[in-house]
Amino acid sequence: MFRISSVGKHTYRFYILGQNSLVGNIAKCESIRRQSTSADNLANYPYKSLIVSSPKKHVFHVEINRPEKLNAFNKVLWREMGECFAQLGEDSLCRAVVLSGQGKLFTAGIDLTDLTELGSVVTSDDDIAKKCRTLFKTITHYQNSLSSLEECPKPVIAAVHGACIGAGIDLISAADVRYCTSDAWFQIKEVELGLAADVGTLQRFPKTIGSSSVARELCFTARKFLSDEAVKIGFISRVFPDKAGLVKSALELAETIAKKSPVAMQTTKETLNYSRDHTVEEGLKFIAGRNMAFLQSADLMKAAMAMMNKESAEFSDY
Ligand SMILES: CCC/C=C/C=C/C(=O)SCCNC(=O)CCNC(=O)[C@H](O)C(C)(C)COP(=O)(O)OP(=O)(O)OC[C@H]1O[C@@H](n2cnc3c(N)ncnc32)[C@H](O)[C@@H]1OP(=O)(O)O
Repeated sequence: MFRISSVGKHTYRFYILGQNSLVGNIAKCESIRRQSTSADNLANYPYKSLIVSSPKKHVFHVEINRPEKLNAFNKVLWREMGECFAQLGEDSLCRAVVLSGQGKLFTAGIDLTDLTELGSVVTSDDDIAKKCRTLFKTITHYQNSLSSLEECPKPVIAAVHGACIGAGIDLISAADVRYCTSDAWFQIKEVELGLAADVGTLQRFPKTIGSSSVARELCFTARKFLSDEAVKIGFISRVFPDKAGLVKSALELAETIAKKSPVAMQTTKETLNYSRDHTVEEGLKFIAGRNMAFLQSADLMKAAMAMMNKESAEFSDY
């Protein structure tokens, strides 16, 4: 029998446990040093509405796990989504993330029971100032939850099957790459429920697809659009016949990303995000500031040497 304890980053001690006592008869073995693997720290992701796994080296797979309610966003899921992506952003073992949904479809948007609860704030006897503060806090909390995908420095690939409705569009608009199955359909449904989308779609979706006219038509009408149209307008980059093929290809893309320099990858994502919202001149200044530091990273030399020797480089966790 063994007990393993962590005594520092990447450093573990292995103990042999005695037959009669777990403490007194411990014989200390040599302290060994090894590289942590993604599987080691999955216990750090103990979520109720999300399943987190690491099917490939440095690749994490996050699955929305409320299949009985079609992965609708209830309070727990809003909170856990934000926490999970903040944690993945800090986890040096993670270099790329795939996000998919369990069950029949990707997500049916906000949980309608929770939305009704939010409506009860409006009808309460509280003073209007208090009601406004409560609603502002909730909307901001939901916004932060979905923005965590964009703020996570590791590339996030959304793999959509079945359907992606309302808050689901807000969610995947904050991802870096979107794949779907051929049967997938999409709907910016908020106006149909009497509200303006407020957690990211109106800010990100038009910039993602490039056409203001198409974006406005889809936001104004709440018309469903299918996978072929989603590809045509540039919202989705690849379509797959079924979910198994979709997830497999999304994980392969994540693996390709994870094999490259994490310093280069994270700086690329950060710069693309910054440049989307700034002028070319500001974007150029931004990357000059970043790269005056990061060109000194060991990753650059490792990648150059590996390329010259026609080998693949191994990069340190970052
Ligand atoms: C501050 C707010 C910020 C956020 C705003 C976000 C806004 C939005 O997301 S707007 C979009 C809201 N979503 C919807 O309007 C979709 C509602 N669902 C459906 O239209 C259908 O369920 C759907 C077409 C997706 C699938 O239909 P199907 O016949 O295949 O399944 P159902 O029998 O309807 O559903 C199965 C069980 O799932 C429950 N469910 C489905 N959607 C939701 C939801 N959004 N919230 C809560 N629960 C949902 C449904 O009730 C069934 O449960 P049960 O009766 O217990 O079997």
